[in-house]
Amino acid sequence: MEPFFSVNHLSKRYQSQGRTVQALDDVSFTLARGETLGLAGPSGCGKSTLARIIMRLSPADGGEVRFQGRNWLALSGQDLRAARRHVQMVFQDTYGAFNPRATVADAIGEPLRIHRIVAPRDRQAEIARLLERVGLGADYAARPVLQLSGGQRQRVAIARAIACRPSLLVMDEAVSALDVSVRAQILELLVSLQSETGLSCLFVSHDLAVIRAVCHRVAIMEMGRVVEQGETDSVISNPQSDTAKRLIAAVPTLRKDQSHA
Ligand SMILES: Nc1ncnc2c1ncn2[C@@H]1O[C@H](COP(=O)(O)OP(=O)(O)OP(=O)(O)O)[C@@H](O)[C@H]1O
Repeated sequence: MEPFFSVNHLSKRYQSQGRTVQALDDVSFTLARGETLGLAGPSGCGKSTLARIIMRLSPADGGEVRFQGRNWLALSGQDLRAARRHVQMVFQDTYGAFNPRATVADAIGEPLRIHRIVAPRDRQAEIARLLERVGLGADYAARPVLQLSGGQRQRVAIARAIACRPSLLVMDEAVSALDVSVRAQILELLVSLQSETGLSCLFVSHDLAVIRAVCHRVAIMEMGRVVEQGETDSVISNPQSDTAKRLIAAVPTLRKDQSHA
């Protein structure tokens, strides 16, 4: 059976100042329904390029992305508009992701309106339900988004993403800017949302400790290529590539775990 989501032989080059950068080079992986796949690698390995192509924010040069049996990169017009709500993204920089004047209700209400998720008369109740679900409470609805803390804003970004009832969520360094305890709460929220809704998640991070907390499998990238992929625990306890070894060495808690393995 065809996987729920697959990236097949994806490539992308950038031309900049007379130089060619191969940002993605024959990248392939699959994602099952309800699964979380981590994409880990050092800065510049192509993680954000991959996330942007999947979100249809920039085109690929070659290869294919298949989503629920369809050629995702070939969708256009009305088909793309209708399908977009099924793939949502949460970015690292949620400060820039919101309209500066938006209240929390505006931010979460917008996708509900655009994609007609609920009838207009039910919108406020749905916003309240989503705010409760991400642990903020309905009284946050009237607050300006930009007056919230980083962790609260990231919860609003998640509420806005799940408002569309997506089947795939792309998180691009979405907890990297948060301090450790807030980060742990957001990761917990993600795991519980997944067990409730069967959401699949592509979780981009340079931090293998974060990846280990939420990802069933991990693909390790270096210079535009996937150099290793497998179950997260087995990659961390028995890394094969130099890139994976370096990423583990960068996280003290993982180094400690390894010496006990
Ligand atoms: N618009 C662009 N024009 C030229 N080169 C680019 C462009 N965007 C990215 N690149 C280059 O492509 C490569 C991959 O970049 P990308 O941002 O995808 O990596 P990344 O793994 O997300 O890095 P980081 O973790 O630092 O965000 C890098 O060498 C980068 O310099």
